Amino acid sequence: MLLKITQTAHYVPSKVVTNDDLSKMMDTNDEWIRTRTGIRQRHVVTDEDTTDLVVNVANELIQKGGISGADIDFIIVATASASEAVPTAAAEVQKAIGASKAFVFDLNAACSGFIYGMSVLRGLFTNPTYKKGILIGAEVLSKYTDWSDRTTAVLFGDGAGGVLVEKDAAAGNMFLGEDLLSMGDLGDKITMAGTTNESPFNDGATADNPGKWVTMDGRAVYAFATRNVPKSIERALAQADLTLDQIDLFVLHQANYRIVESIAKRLGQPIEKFPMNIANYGNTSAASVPILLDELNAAGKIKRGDTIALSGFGGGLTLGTEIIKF
Ligand SMILES: O=C(O)C1CCN(c2ccc(-c3cc(CO)ccc3Cl)cn2)CC1
Repeated sequence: MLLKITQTAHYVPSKVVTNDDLSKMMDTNDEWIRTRTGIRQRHVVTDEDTTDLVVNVANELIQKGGISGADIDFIIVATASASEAVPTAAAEVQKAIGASKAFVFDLNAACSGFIYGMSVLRGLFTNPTYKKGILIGAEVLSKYTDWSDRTTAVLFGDGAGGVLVEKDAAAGNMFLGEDLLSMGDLGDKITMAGTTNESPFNDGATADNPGKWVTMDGRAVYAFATRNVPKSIERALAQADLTLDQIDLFVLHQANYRIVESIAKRLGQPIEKFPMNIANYGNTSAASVPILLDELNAAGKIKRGDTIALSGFGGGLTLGTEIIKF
């Protein structure tokens, strides 16, 4: 379909928390965090929440695009940490940017949310009515982090990134191949934001939902990612009838630098094709791919016509790859 990512943008809260800052809060240190994860610092909200991050990205996208909110046909926000369930983050953005004709919704596929959102966006554009859509990945994981648990508190960060996608008769096919996969039987390997079922009718029984704080079986998630991400990329390439060498850049979820190195090795591709920014942001879940995409775009490291593989993987457990023509 004749679509184009016409703008990219990202926003992170101003407060930076370094590994040394964390070493004063819990039994950890910079050397351990850096060597095991690649993370040096992360951005954490102070007086902002998810809606604020998303609105900043949306405003930048329409400003860069030279359009107004009233021009937008739909807004999708991929997040597992919205400010509230209702109204959705997407509805809050619609209000903030005056997207009066848009339909809007949030989508939760955890760390794969932006990738799943790209697939949904492509489907929406089959309707000839829709010409301009916004997709934003955003997380405030700091509010679901147990800041006394050194096994998880050092891993995550807050942030948002997004794209403005528009129909363009002069563009070529943007979506070349896709592979989406979920393994719900492994869902308990990453949990977050559990709720209780308190009501006058539950005779005190409480649902056995997970707790509020992020939990992760790192070994299991690590194994899931190393085993399945390369295969997902290869399935998406087969659908696109492309080879690995025809991919200019692999823009992968920034969960752990060793994971990205392992995926590059399994694919037999040079690490130079796997840009990473986890050092600066930590793992921002659904925001990590669009933040990296915007940084690469802003730095001129992605050119019009480049073939890019986007992959997200994590909570659910979920996994997804989109092969796009930028
Ligand atoms: O080396 C160590 O001891 C630890 C071992 C455990 N680690 C992990 C494990 C898993 C993840 C991870 C998380 C998500 C969720 O976005 C998705 C994908 C992955 Cl691979 C990140 N770090 C950190 C260093």
